[in-house]
Amino acid sequence: MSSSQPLVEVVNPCQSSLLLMMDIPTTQSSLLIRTASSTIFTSQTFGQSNKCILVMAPPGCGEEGDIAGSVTLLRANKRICSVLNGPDQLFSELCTKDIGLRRNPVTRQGNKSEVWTRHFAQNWGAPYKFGVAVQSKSFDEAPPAILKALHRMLWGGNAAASSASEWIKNLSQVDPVPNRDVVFNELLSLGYMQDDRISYHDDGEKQLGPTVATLSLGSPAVMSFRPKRKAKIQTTYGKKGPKGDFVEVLVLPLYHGDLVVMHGTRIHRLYDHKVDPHGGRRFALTCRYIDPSSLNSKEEKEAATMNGQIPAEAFNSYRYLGDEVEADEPLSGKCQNAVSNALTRPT
Ligand SMILES: O=C(O)CCC(=O)C(=O)O
Ligand SMILES: [Fe+2]
Repeated sequence: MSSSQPLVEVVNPCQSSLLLMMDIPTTQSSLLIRTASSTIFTSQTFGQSNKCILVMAPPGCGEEGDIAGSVTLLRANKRICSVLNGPDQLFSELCTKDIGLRRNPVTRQGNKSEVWTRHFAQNWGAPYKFGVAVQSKSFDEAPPAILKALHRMLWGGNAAASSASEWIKNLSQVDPVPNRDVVFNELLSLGYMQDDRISYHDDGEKQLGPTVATLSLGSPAVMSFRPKRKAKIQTTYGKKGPKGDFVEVLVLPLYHGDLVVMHGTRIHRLYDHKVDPHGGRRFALTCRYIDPSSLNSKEEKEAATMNGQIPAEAFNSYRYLGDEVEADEPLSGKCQNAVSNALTRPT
């Protein structure tokens, strides 16, 4: 494991009211991340992936070092994408298999004309019934692509949570999310067609664990975070947009194979996020932990426990040890071509 010097160690949260443009070089291409001056970050290289840890520290929410949580971007490169069971293969599998993705009625309307979700969904593992009700199947019934992605996110969730905790220790006396093993029992698969998106929302239901990991597959996208109105964040940058909402404080480009890990429930109490894909097809696979004991009925508790169990054979076949490990056999030419045709990725 190697790590480079952080490009920026700490940016004083109250220093400036402007959004800063930070250019973080990666192995693949330059990654432009826009952050408010209240977001502090470090960038490291771990094995084959470039890891960038962004820590949300809302100014005015307490003492210096008052930290909402972290957002870690594990940036993939072509080598990571092309290995056996890697993002190229997962994308190809999801494009060619019917995994039951469909649009669902919107229950919490951000926009009155939005009656059906602007993305297709299918849930796996513990049923996910928050925000939009999504049809769900157990992990036992999940196709290999879903189980492979789940194992990739188990690795990513643990790698991100432990390195974020390590880094936060240097910044603050109080770690908002003490480090412990990250486990997931739910995976939401979303499919986006051209012009689809997911509007501002949080993943902060009280039944959820503190770590949420998303694997991006396919077209590039932009993920944005903005403070919630009700969070009453005293911001020096707290400009309101035309509709009276706060403007974004963190804007991340996401590419095929990237993993984003949000760590800390306070992130969701203080900020909303949205994702706007750019281009053709995209899948986002998001893992969470739903605490069965926090659910209301006996049936719900049982369903979460039973359906959320990861099949033992999947551990043997698909366990992912991370990008530190030398890349496995690359994909066959045919599979590789199908993926390249569908993707727009930086060179
Ligand atoms: O599309 C994405 O990358 C994120 C999806 C998301 O925010 C969610 O499923 O809650
Ligand atoms: Fe989300």
